[in-house]
Amino acid sequence: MNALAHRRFLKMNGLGNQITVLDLRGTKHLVSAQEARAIAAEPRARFDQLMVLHDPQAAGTDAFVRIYNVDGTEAGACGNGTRCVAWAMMADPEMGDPAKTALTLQTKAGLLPVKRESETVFTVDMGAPRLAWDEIPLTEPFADTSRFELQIGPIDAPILHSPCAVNMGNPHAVFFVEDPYAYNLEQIGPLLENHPIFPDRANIELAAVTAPDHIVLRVWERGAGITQACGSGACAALVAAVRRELSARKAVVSLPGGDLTIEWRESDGRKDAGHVLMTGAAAFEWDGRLDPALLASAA
Ligand SMILES: N[C@H](CCC[C@H](N)C(=O)O)C(=O)O
Repeated sequence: MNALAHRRFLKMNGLGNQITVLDLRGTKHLVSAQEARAIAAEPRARFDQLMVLHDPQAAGTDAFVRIYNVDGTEAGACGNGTRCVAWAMMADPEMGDPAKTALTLQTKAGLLPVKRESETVFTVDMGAPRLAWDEIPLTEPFADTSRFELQIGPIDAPILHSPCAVNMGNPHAVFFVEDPYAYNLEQIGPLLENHPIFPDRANIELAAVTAPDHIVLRVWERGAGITQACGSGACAALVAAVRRELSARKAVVSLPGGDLTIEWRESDGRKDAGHVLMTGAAAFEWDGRLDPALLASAA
């Protein structure tokens, strides 16, 4: 019997970004890509991202979290999923500790301090963005990743070009456009996600800065496709807009599923070194237990 059989899962969302939370603390089980895809095959457990809790590794942290996209690939960051995990660890009747109003999670990309703002709203310190070409990563040593050579479409009339690259624990390419909804993202998203310039593939953002404190955003997510919201993508878009001097350091980012407030703090006067704070909601939908029959198909 698969170790995950009959385990309880929480189905949640972060602004419509479909999140499933699985608590494997106290076990040594590591979810495989096949198991992640099998869990996504359960209609009630279907997710854009699966957030799996493991026992804490670093001192002072509350849990280590592994993040899986619906295609089974792992990611180092998921902003919306992090807020959902924080809700679960504070408010879920079976796994929550209502006395907690703050906690620190860890992913393979680093530490994520989370503060509870209200019953359903959380602020995550997503850490400092990584901006060097080999931190994104890119396969070419661009000195300035705020605008690098990448275009799609006819050479003399590209559909999109000159994005800004940002790593928020995961790779992002942000294209600034007039209207993010004027593009066939289903068609161009996968071409850009899998472009050879991105050795680890990339999340693709279409961003319009409509005011110094307002960005409209659509995202094609690496390993998940178009989602209703992308927290790390919203952080990447704000960082990119500041680097391009298009926005203030704090703005509302409006995604199809709702708004996030993103702030890129300065640090000791060094503009690029500060952490990025993301504030937004997390919503519980239902819980369930994993079906052994579906898991039996996974390795
Ligand atoms: N697809 C992303 C992970 C999830 C990001 C997004 N759902 C978020 O809220 O940050 C990646 O492979 O890097």
